[in-house]
Amino acid sequence: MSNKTIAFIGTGNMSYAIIGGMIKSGFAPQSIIATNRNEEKLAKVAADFNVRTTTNNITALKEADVIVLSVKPQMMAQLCDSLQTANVDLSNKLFVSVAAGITVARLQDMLGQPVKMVRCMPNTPSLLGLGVSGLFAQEISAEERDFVEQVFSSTGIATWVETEAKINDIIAVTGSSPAYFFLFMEAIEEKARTLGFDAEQARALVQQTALGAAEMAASQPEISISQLRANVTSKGGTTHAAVEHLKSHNLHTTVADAMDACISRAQQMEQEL
Ligand SMILES: NC(=O)C1=CN([C@@H]2O[C@H](COP(=O)(O)OP(=O)(O)OC[C@H]3O[C@@H](n4cnc5c(N)ncnc54)[C@H](OP(=O)(O)O)[C@@H]3O)[C@@H](O)[C@H]2O)C=CC1
Ligand SMILES: O=C(O)[C@@H]1CCC=N1
Repeated sequence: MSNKTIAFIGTGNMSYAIIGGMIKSGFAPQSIIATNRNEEKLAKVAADFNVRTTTNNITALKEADVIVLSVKPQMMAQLCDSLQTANVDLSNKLFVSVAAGITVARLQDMLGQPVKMVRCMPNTPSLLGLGVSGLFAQEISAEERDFVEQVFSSTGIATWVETEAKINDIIAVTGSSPAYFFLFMEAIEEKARTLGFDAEQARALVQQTALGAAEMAASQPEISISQLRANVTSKGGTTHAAVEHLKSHNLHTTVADAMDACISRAQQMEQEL
């Protein structure tokens, strides 16, 4: 494991998940600094993962070799401004931004100098070591690339993309998509409730089925996902009735359109922020 120190500036949902995945896979807690403006959020991160915490972003900035910018996109300019005015030499630091919709050029503009920058698009299952992270960088050393890859592959799968524009595609495919699956689970859970299952039963039934379906796919990569679906679908049977209903309501097109909406929003944010 590298002896670099990594700081997460703005440790909310996403950075909490990344730190959790890192700790689970064996990163030393003392090599990780988490910041937040909210003491209570930091107390939870410290209690859960035993990492170092501070409400002072500049202390973390000074100490860390790698700085993960993890505030909401709309708060990034204000954060970068405060880092820039701290008068710390940023030239030897490696920055990683997990924010959607802010380009490397814009981040450098916000920081007021051409720092070394990696764009990363992770997702929240990183907490369990089941995350996916898309990575993009230019002009960083092989050692820096290796370190970033080590961090994000410790939380699941990490994959480099060739162009920065591909990060927006990664948002649609993996960054935002846990929410699509949760939405589908919510819909099944809600219907189970209307069928008379109590809240606990409805939750248990839907989550076990989702877990089982994902595990079926993961444990049998030689079987296509559509074949796994076909294996549940008896000709003229119950599943067929349900699946045909979903297809006749354009499920595939709806999902594809939703993913396009996700990409368009990222592109729009690049113009706005
Ligand atoms: N959530 C997700 O699934 C994913 C998120 N991302 C990206 O990750 C980033 C963070 O998202 P998420 O974790 O969901 O957001 P959160 O709001 O949960 O986390 C950001 C945290 O940073 C705190 N904060 C804001 N400004 C500062 C500051 N100047 N100094 C210290 N702390 C600060 C916020 O405080 P407060 O609570 O007071 O606002 C908040 O607790 C976003 O840019 C998003 O695009 C990327 C992939 C997936
Ligand atoms: O919704 C968002 O904008 C962030 C980026 C990907 C997941 N959450």
